This record gives sequence, C-alpha cells and structure tokens, in this order.
Amino acid sequence: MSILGSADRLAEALAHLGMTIDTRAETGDASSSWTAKLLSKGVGACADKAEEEAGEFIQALREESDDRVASEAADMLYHALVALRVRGVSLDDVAAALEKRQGTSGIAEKASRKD
Ligand SMILES: N=c1c2ncn([C@@H]3O[C@H](COP(=O)(O)OP(=O)(O)OP(=O)(O)O)[C@@H](O)[C@H]3O)c2ncn1[C@@H]1O[C@H](COP(=O)(O)O)[C@@H](O)[C@H]1O
Repeated sequence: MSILGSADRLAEALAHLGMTIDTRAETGDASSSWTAKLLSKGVGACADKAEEEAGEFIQALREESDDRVASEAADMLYHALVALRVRGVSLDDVAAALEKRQGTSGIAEKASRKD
C-alpha cells in the first residue's frame, strides 16, 4: 500500500481542520469547544496534551489494531495543529520546512551535521 492515498483528500482534511482551529481561536467559546478551551490554557497545556496524544499514538502502533492506529494518528495530528496555532507557527511554516528537505536524504542530512 501507499502512505499517500488521496493527496487531495488529506490536503482538504488538514485545511478544513486548520480553518476550524483558526475560527475557534478567534471566536470559540471554551464552554462548548475543546479547541477554544485548550487554546485558552496556553502553550504549556497544549504541549502537555500533544505529548500525551503522541504517547497514545505510539502505544497504538505497538499494541493495537490498524483502526486504533489511524484514530490515534488523527488525535495526534489535531493536537499538533492546536499546539502550532497556540505557538503562532502556521501550516505554511511547516510546509516550508518540509519543502526545504525535499530531495535530501535523511542519511545525507544527518552526515552533514557538524555536531
Ligand atoms: N479532531 C478533533 C479532535 N480530536 C480529539 N479531540 C478532543 O480531544 C479531547 C481529548 O481527547 P482524549 O482522547 O485525550 O480524551 P480524554 O482522554 O477523555 O481527555 P482528557 O482526559 O484529557 O480530558 C476530547 O474531548 C476529544 O473529543 C478533538 N476535538 C476536536 N477536533 C476537531 O476540531 C473540531 C472543533 O472541535 P471543538 O473545538 O470542540 O468545537 C471538531 O469538529 C473536530 O474536527
């Protein structure tokens, strides 16, 4: 199988989620929106939640079904986006970082590091 599946579908889902998070950050109500509630707690709380979700994803990778892995990956991606938003780092910034690496092997990049 391919990791990509439908690129349009993934791009649309991420764009939709990013727009929702932006809207919640601007006009969301912490009593009815998890996103607004988490954002209102600041960077530390968003980082703690992203860490917890990353741990749950890793546990699913090791011990759980493919469906659970996909579900935990979705939780982790969502909480990563919320954490990016609270830090003021946009998905454009992430795209730029990914684009910069295109065409460079991870092994070559590691070998080029000074430390
Ligand atoms: N993708 C998500 C998403 N993934 C997870 N969560 C919430 O994240 C919270 C924490 O998830 P957990 O699995 O850790 O739940 P938990 O262990 O019971 O939580 P705690 O013990 O930490 O309180 C839950 O309330 C989940 O519902 C999400 N909340 C929102 N979204 C997206 O954001 C949109 C806006 O949501 P609101 O901001 O809540 O309106 C939604 O329509 C979704 O598209």
